Amino acid sequence: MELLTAAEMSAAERTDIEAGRVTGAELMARAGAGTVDAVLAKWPDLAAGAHRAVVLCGPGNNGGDGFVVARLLAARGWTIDLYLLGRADALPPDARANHDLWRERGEVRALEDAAIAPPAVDGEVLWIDALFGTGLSRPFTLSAVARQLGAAARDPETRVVAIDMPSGWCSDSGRWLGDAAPEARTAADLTVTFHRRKAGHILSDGPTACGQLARVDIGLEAATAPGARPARLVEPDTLAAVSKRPGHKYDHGHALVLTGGAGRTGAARLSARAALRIGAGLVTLGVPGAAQLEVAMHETAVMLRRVDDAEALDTALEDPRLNSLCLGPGLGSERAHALVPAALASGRATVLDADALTAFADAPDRLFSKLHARCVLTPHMGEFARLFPDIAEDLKRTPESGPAASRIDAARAASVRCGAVVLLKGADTVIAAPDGRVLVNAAVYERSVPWLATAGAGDTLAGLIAGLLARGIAPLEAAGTGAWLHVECARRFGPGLIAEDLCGMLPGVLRELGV
Ligand SMILES: NC(=O)C1=CN([C@@H]2O[C@H](COP(=O)(O)OP(=O)(O)OC[C@H]3O[C@@H](n4cnc5c(N)ncnc54)[C@H](OP(=O)(O)O)[C@@H]3O)[C@@H](O)[C@H]2O)[C@@H](O)CC1
Ligand SMILES: Nc1ncnc2c1ncn2[C@@H]1O[C@H](COP(=O)(O)OP(=O)(O)O)[C@@H](O)[C@H]1O
Ligand SMILES: [K+]
Repeated sequence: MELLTAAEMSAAERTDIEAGRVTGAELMARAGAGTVDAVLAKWPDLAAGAHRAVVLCGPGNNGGDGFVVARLLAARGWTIDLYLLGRADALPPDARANHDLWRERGEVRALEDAAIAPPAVDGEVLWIDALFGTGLSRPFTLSAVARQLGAAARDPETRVVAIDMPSGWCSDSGRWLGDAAPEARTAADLTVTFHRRKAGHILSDGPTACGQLARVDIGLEAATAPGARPARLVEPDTLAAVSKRPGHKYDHGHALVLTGGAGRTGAARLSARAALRIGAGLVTLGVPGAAQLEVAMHETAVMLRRVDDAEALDTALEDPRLNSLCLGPGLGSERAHALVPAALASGRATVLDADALTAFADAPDRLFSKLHARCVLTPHMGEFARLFPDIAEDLKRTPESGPAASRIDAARAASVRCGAVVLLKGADTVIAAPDGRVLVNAAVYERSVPWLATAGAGDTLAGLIAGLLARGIAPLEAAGTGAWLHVECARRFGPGLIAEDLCGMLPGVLRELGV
């Protein structure tokens, strides 16, 4: 499913409204009703009886959704305290209409930047944050209100629902606009969004701010504007086909993983095993002479070949059956300088990770000029910043206006610049191809696996991708599928995971996929 930006979401809305399929008022009514349904689904105890809510409405359509929710909860007998930021006569038309409907039954108080303490707040209260959604254009300045919502969300006794996005968080990037301290930022227990998830629900700090995410269909047909190319989540039904066709081992490709010197071969061995597990027909470790014994003592199914230098690599690559390469894990800077150019000159599908990236930090263009469309770069943020310092800077700088630069923007810009697939690692792994396609592998919410942040996990990922490339899967799909399987392996093992455990989980994950 697509992961939209605010602009892509409003394009989807515009497309359907202009085609006469729906009106803005209908969308707002469905968004409000869907929010109430999601609240009652999460907290069934609120379904019966009369409860209390404080509804904070903003100056745009997010506020309009808030008026709908207030009306529906009041109709269930709830006591509502409703605050509006800004003037009712400045509300956009649909929000204004729902304001007027609300005014037929309830009060509207002016929202100021002071802690909110109306009489209703003495008892248990549901907070509804309908201040800003996709239209956030500048930092949230009501710091007392932000603090109060953040504290309420962190308090296990108090429930906070954000409509579309906790206010102040950028829905394109998952970043807070401005430089408020963490305790002066809003948060929610439940965030209810409409039509499609927004990128900011998945990226960066978005998931922590949102709490839990519910998505409500509001009857929009258009995924986004015709011709647009939004990011897509990697999901089971979009994985590359990993079942093996009947055939010879050479029909499933042969991956060559280059190791570092003696005492530094562990990382590449993790990669090699992952490539073999994901079904490459053969996997060979390319080892310098001094490390041959070490590698031979550890590996059985993975083969070994002496590769001391670029010349030896060229000779190895005379075998056309070697169709995928993996360089970087434990490789060392010297070997990276020698071997990466030779590997790239061969035109083989190639994964570059770790040292194969860092070795070119002084002159990234020297690397970029050699890359081709079958390369996949797998940097973590530190490695990314060494190769693309200006792009990384956009992510580090405090955003003063919305939408803020996102990790999707960063990976996309990097991929276009270097001409290869770029996989930017993290709980929100973003994978971009030079043609603008972007996949996001989300290890957040129910797929959260913090224990995957362990030494060697990245080496295993590089190997999974190299194995999928050996099997003939295209670079973007190989990277997306590898990243998804990697997280599933970690989920299956659970806490206590170390990198060696990942590959052993793969057979079970594949079985569950029906492979
Ligand atoms: N698209 C759809 O299909 C559907 C959308 N729906 C709902 O609409 C929401 C989007 O509505 P929206 O576009 O009106 O934007 P919204 O988030 O209400 O804010 C804009 C207002 O806030 C203002 N403003 C911004 N930042 C500010 C700040 N820091 N401090 C103060 N003011 C600030 C900004 O001012 P301006 O930048 O224009 O000066 C403008 O007045 C979306 O999240 C969803 O809930 C649903 O009904 C279902 C269908
Ligand atoms: N919090 C997290 N949740 C899920 N996955 C994570 C998290 N932190 C890191 N990862 C994943 O773990 C791997 C770490 O890779 P990397 O930083 O290269 O480590 P190493 O070089 O030690 O193998 C990446 O695939 C990354 O996406
Ligand atoms: K909101």
